[in-house]
Amino acid sequence: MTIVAPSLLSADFMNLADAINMLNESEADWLHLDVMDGRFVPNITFGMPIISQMKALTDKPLDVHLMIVEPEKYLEEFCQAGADILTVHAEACVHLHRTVMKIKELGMKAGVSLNPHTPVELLRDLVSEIDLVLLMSVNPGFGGQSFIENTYNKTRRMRAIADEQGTPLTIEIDGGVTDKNALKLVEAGADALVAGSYVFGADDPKARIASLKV
Ligand SMILES: O=C(CO)[C@@H](O)[C@H](O)COP(=O)(O)O
Repeated sequence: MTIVAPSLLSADFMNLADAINMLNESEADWLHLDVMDGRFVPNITFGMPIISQMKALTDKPLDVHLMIVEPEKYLEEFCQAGADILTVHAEACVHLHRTVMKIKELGMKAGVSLNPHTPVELLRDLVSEIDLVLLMSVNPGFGGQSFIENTYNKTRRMRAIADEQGTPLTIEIDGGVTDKNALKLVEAGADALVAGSYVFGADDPKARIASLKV
C-alpha cells in the first residue's frame, strides 16, 4: 500500500497540534515537514524547536525535508529534534555521499531530493547508500503549485536505476499530488506520496488521505 505523507506546510500554523491530532487518527503513514531557509528556496518555514514539539505529539515517523543550504551543518540537531527520515537536496550538497553517510551514522533514514530539472542519473553512483529519493514534482518553496508531468518519466527512470542495482529504494513524490495523479505515479514506481494543499484544503482531510492509498 502506498505510503502517504501529508505536508504540514499547508496546515494552519496557529493550530498545528490540531492538525497533528487529526493526522494521528488518519491513514497517514508519515508526517512530512518542510524546512525552508529563505536561501535554497524563496520561503522560510520552521526549524528544530518546532519539530521537537511536533515529535512529542505523534508516534508517526517524521519525514523531514530540508530545503536549506549547507544542510550538513545541522544533521545532529535535526536528529535530536526527532527526524526519522532526513532528506537533503542534492543541489545543496557539495559532498553528498559524506552527508548521506553521516545521516545514516546518526541512525536516521537518509533521503536525497532532486529538483525538477535535476536528472535522476545523478544518483546512479549513490543509490545503493540511499534509503529514499524525493522527486520534486514542483519547484520547491511553496504548496499549491501545479504538478510537473515529466515526473512520471523521472520516476520510471529512478526505479529502473534502483532495480538494475538490485537495491531497495523508497521513491517519494512531492508537489501537486492529488487523487488524479496518485495511481499513475505508483504505476510509474513511486512508493510514497507527499500531499499538502490537496489534504489540508479539504473539508475532510482524512478522506483525502485515504484517497491517496492507491
Ligand atoms: O516541499 C514542498 C514544497 O516545496 C511540498 O512538500 C509542498 O508542501 C507540497 O504541497 P502541495 O503541492 O501538495 O500543495
